[in-house]
Amino acid sequence: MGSTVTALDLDLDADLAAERQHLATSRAALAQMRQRAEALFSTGDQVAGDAYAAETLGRTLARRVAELADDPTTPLFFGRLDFGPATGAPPADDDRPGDPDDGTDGWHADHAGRRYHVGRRHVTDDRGEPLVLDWRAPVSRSFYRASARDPQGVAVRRRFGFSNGTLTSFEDERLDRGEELGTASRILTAEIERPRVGPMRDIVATIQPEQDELVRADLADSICVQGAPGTGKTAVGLHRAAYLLYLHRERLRRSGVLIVGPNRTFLSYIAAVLPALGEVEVEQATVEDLVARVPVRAVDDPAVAAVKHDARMAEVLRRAVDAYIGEPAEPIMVSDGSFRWRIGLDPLHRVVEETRRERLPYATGRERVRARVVALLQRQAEARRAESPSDAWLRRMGKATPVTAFLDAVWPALTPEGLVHALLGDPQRLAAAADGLLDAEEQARLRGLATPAGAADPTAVGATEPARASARRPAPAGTKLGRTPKATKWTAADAVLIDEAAGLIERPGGFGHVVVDEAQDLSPMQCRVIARRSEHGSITLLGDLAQGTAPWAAADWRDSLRHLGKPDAVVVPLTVGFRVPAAVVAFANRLLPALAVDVPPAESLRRDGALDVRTVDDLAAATVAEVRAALAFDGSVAVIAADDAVGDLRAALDAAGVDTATVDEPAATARVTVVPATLVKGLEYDHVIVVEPAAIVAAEPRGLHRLYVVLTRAVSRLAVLHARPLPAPLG
Ligand SMILES: Nc1ncnc2c1ncn2[C@@H]1O[C@H](COP(=O)(O)OP(=O)(O)OP(=O)(O)O)[C@@H](O)[C@H]1O
Repeated sequence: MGSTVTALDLDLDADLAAERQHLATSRAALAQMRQRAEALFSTGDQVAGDAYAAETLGRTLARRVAELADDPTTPLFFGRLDFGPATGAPPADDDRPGDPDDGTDGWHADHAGRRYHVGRRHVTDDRGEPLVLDWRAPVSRSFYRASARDPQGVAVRRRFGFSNGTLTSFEDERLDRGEELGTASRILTAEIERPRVGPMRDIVATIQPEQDELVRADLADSICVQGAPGTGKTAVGLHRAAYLLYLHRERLRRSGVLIVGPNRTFLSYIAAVLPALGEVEVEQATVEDLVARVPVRAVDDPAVAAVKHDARMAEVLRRAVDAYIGEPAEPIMVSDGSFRWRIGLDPLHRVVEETRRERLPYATGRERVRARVVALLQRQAEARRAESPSDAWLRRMGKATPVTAFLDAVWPALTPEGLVHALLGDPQRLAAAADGLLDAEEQARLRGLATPAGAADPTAVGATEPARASARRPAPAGTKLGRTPKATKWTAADAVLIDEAAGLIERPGGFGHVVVDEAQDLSPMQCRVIARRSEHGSITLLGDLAQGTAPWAAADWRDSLRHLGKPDAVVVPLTVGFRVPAAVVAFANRLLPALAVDVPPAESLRRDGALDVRTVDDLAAATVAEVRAALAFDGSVAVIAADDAVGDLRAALDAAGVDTATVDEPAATARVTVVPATLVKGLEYDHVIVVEPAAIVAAEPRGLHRLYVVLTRAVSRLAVLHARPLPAPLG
C-alpha cells in the first residue's frame, strides 16, 4: 500500500488529537484537585475545632492528597463509552430511569447519548463535571461487561493505547453494529505481551468479563478462585479489594481490608498495585506476620510441624483451655467494714457452670464470673443495708482478695503463650487434652521426644534424594521449652498454636474483607488464623491446588473453606492464562497427571513465546551463556534453581561479569535475578532459565508441585537446562 492519506486517516488523526486534548485537560484538572487538597491540608489545623479534629482532618486530607497523585507514566484514562440514544422500552424486570443505578441493569437510559472516559479515578473540572470516571463507578461496569449480544446501551467502546503515558492509538468496537473484539483486541494483546520489568502492575484497563464478575462480587460474598498459573488470580484479588474499598469506603476504612500473601518477597512484588489505584491503606501481611506474638527462634522437624498444623490441634487447645476451669472448693467470705458477706458453694457452682455454658472467650468468662460474684455480694449488701452500693464499692468488691483468690482457683488468668507452654511441657496435661484425638506417638512428637517418622539415616546407601538434601540442612531442633514462656524458643508452628490459644482466650479483632493469595498452601490451623480475622467479614480465597507445595497443601477447596469458617463460599474457576505462552503451558501441563489434583485445565491466550529444553554438560557455563542471550531481549530475566544451587550460580554469573540481584532486593537495578525455587511462587519474569529440574524435584517432598510452579513463571521465553535426566513426566 502506498502512503495515500485518506479521509479516514484524517478523521482518525483528528480523533486522536481530540483525545490527547482531553487527556491534557484531565491531567490539568487532576493537578488542580490535588492543589486544592494540598491547600486544605496546609490550612486544615486552622479550620479544625480542636487538636483531635485537626489530626483526623489532617489524616483525611493527607490521604486525599496521596490518592490524587498523578503518575505521568500511567494513563489517566484507558477507555471511553459512548452510549447510544435511548430506544424502545426497558425490559420489564429492569431498573427504571431515575432509579439509583446499581450497575446491574442492561438499561442505561440515564446515560443515553452521553460519553464517558473511564480511568483510574474520578477527575472533575472546576464546575464538578466529570472528565474521567473511576473504573469502579457503576456505569464503568459496561466498559468491562458490555458485549455485542448485550450492549447495555453502549454504542461504541473505545480502548486507548499508551506508550510511557502518551496516548498513541485507540481501538473502537461498534457494539451497536454487533462488532466485538473480545480477546482479539490489539490493545489487550499488547498489554499481556508487554515485557515485564519490576513489580506487578494493575490491570484496570483490560480486566476481562469473567474477572470483572469476581472483582465486583458483593462485599457479603466470600469466594474461592481456583485458577491455573497466570490466570490473574492475584490481579483479581487486588482489584476486588480496590473495588470494595470504593463501594464501602467508610465501613471498610473502619474495619480494614487485609491482603495475605505467602512471603515478603511476594508482598513487595504486589505492593505497588493498590496505591496505583489510589488505595493507600490496605494492610498486607504473611500468615507469619499475623501470628507474630512470639519471636520464632527454632525450627520444627516436619513430622512435628505436621501434628501442630493438624486441625485436631484446635480441639486439643480448646480442651486445654477448658481444663483450667475448676470446681469451687470453698465458700467466699468477704469482710466489708462491720459486715461479713458469704457466698456458699451452691451459688458459686451455678455461677461457674452458667458462665462455662456461655462459651465466651476464656478471659471474658473470667470477668463474667467476677461480675456475677460481685452481683451476689451486692444482693446481700442491698438486703442488709436497704440501699444500693456505689460503683466504688462494686469495684472494691471485684478486687477484694477473697474474690480474686476464688477466681484464681476456678478460672485462673491465662496467657496464650502460657497455655501452649504448659501444654507442651506437661505430659499429663497434654494427655488429658489430646485423649482420643492424638495417639501416643503424636503426643510424643509434640513434646519433642519421638524419633520423627521416616528419619532413617539420610546418608545410607539407597537413601532418597530428599533425605540427603535435608541432611545437608542443619538438623531442626524443635521447640526449646524454657522455664517460662518468655525463655522458650518457639517454632513457626508454635506461633500458630499460640494464635489459636489467643483466639480462645480473647476475642480477636477482625477485618471487613480478607484476600488470601496462594491459599492452597495454608494448613488447617493457618486457615483458622485467617478465619479468626474474618469472622464477621468476607474473604476472597485465591489459589491453585496444583501449586500446593506445603506438606499440608489443600487437596480440596471445600476443606480449606470449612477451616476458614466459610463453608458455603462458591468455588469459581479461572481458566484463561494471561502470562504463560501456550507452548510453555503445554510443557508444564505434562506434570499435572502426577500432581494428584483435580483442577480444570487452562488455556493460554498467548500464542507467542519460546520454549527451549536442553541437555548441557556444564550447568553454570550454560546458565551464563543463556543469561547473556536473554539480555539481548527486553524485560526481566530470572535464573531459577534448587535453593542450595543458587549461591554457586550467582557466583558464576558474577565471575562472568553479569550483574545479578536477589529476590529480596526489589529496588535493584540488575535485570537478572537469581531466585531459589522455594521463593518464586506468584512471581513472573519475561525470560526464565530453569536450572536442573531434577534437583528442584528432589529437594522436597512435593518437589514435582514446586517444579510446576517454577515452569509457569515465564512471560515470554522459558529455557530449561539440565545435566541429569528430566523428571519422568517431562522426559
Ligand atoms: N485481564 C488482564 N489483562 C492484562 N493482563 C492480565 C490480565 N489478567 C492477568 N493479567 C496478567 O497476567 C499475569 C498473571 O497474573 P496473576 O499473577 O494475577 O496470575 P495468578 O493466577 O495469580 O498466577 P499464579 O498462579 O502464578 O500466582 C500478570 O502479569 C497480570 O498482570
